Amino acid sequence: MLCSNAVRAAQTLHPVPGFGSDGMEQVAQQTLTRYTFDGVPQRKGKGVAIVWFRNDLRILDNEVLYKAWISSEAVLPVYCVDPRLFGATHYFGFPKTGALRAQFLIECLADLKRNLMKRGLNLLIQQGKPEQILPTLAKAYGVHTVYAQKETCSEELNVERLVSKKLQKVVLPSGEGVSSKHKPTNGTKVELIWGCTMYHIDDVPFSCTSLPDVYTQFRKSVESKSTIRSCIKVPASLGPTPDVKDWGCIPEASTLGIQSEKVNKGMSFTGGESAALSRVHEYFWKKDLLRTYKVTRNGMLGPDYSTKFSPWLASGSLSPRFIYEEVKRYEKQRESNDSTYWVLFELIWRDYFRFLSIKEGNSLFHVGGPRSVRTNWSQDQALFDAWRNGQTGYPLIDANMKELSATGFMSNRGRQIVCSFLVRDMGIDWRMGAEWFETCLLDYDPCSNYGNWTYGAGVGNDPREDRYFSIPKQAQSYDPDGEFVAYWLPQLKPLPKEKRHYPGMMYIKPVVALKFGNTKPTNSKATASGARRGGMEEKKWKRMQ
Ligand SMILES: Cc1cc2nc3c(=O)[nH]c(=O)nc-3n(C[C@H](O)[C@H](O)[C@H](O)COP(=O)(O)OP(=O)(O)OC[C@H]3O[C@@H](n4cnc5c(N)ncnc54)[C@H](O)[C@@H]3O)c2cc1C
Repeated sequence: MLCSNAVRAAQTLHPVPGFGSDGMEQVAQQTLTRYTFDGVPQRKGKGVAIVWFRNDLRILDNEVLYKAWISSEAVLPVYCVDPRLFGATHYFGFPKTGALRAQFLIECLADLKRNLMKRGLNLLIQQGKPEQILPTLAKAYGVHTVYAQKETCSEELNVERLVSKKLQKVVLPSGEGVSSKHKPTNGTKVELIWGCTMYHIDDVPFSCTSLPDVYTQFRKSVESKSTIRSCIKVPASLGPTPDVKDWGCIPEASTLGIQSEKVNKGMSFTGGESAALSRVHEYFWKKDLLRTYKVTRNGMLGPDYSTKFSPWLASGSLSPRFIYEEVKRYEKQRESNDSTYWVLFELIWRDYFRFLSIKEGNSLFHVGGPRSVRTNWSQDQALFDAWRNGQTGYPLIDANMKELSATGFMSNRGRQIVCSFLVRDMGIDWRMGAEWFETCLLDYDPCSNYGNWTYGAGVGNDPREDRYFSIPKQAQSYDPDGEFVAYWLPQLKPLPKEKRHYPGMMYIKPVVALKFGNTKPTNSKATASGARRGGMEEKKWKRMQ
């Protein structure tokens, strides 16, 4: 275990190439200061409140933290290292959290602890199930309410239910922690607060059960009828905190049953709010990349073609409303264009999948998806292993899968391509791919992951069932010089650029033949010419085989 000294723990974080780790701390503190109350708001509450941190590992725009603070005399921040997060995935038994995401989480906790300490609090870290830890703490510290962020998927909802049930039974010894006037009569309450989306659930113009099946309809409605709430500011000092003897330790990968891994190629992310705020500053202000996001966002190589905010959004180290406010500040101070808007457009996708998870419930995880589609999927282990290990014989697939294993990240373009290849060219059960992503992705989020996979597999509530991504066409459009594949498959580097996607005998023999169907142009001219170009590439590919 690492010593609970958060400062020392934070120093063990590895640097983040391309993410401007120089001055990261300074940028983060300046931003947090901007989002601090000018005066000191009046606290209205009594007694002790627990902040149960889940996927909201931040201070800026954390309504859970604010509500707990304002409605108590003392706040006890708690994180439970739940062993279920380090178990196995539901159907196929892969590790539920891979080594790189575990490391990212450890860094998030170290950073959160340090930032809380700067505001007069600390973070109590215990290993175990929240439904066991929280009632014990509630009893020991006379806690009247546990505040936490509301989740939407079944595993998380189940934990919420268990916690609520156990907390109801907490009997506080009289005189402990809370004055008798405020002593709860029916155990400790749980207050669950919405906090993960850009549009607040109470502000969207539908109930989640009547959410439109089509994204565009959802987007147009929220854009015209809803507004985005301002970020919640927090006071400079959040203390006091109860007198805790043992604040616990930041876990090490080995104590989570995970073999620690280091990223030594490609992008390396640092977990935590400080790194997140630093990345926003770098992407928007320092490198001025927001100006061109829409043009670059389909890239695959390097840190700057897209924002790379997703790992921090998924862990809750970054608030989508903060990104919104930064986009608006940028538009006011520098430029407003298609690119500045497009970041928000993508964040609305993220919101959509979150709301969809409420509407669709567990069908999102079932083989037939929300539309209950019957398909004869294969679960051929050898083919699946070739896919996940990056040994399919198709450089574009293999390079993307190697990037995923080595870094915990893959571009959006790459994700769509490997998803299409697995389900449409290999015919493999999409849930195997989704669960492998669940293991590996730093930004794993059940709603976005299973939402996108059900779309890709044609079992989501998507009007376009035919999402086939032709590899030759994708290679030509998004990696025309083969730089991405040569980066991840260095044996292809000596080849002339035009041969890197068609290496023939010098590379692995393809494990399956590509299905070139379904690439017919639809109605637009652009798509038609793209498909023709793709068709030519496909012929070239066949000749070279
Ligand atoms: C098969 C598949 C699985 C995916 N699994 C996940 C996942 O587990 N977690 C996750 O956050 N994203 C997932 N995505 C969506 C998307 O690929 C990533 O959000 C994006 O690549 C992250 O990189 P970025 O932050 O640079 O994105 P940017 O292009 O910079 O976009 C900005 C933000 O918008 C949001 N966003 C963009 N595209 C999507 C999308 N299609 N769906 C939902 N949100 C989006 C993300 O929060 C992202 O950080 C998946 C996509 C596919 C095709």
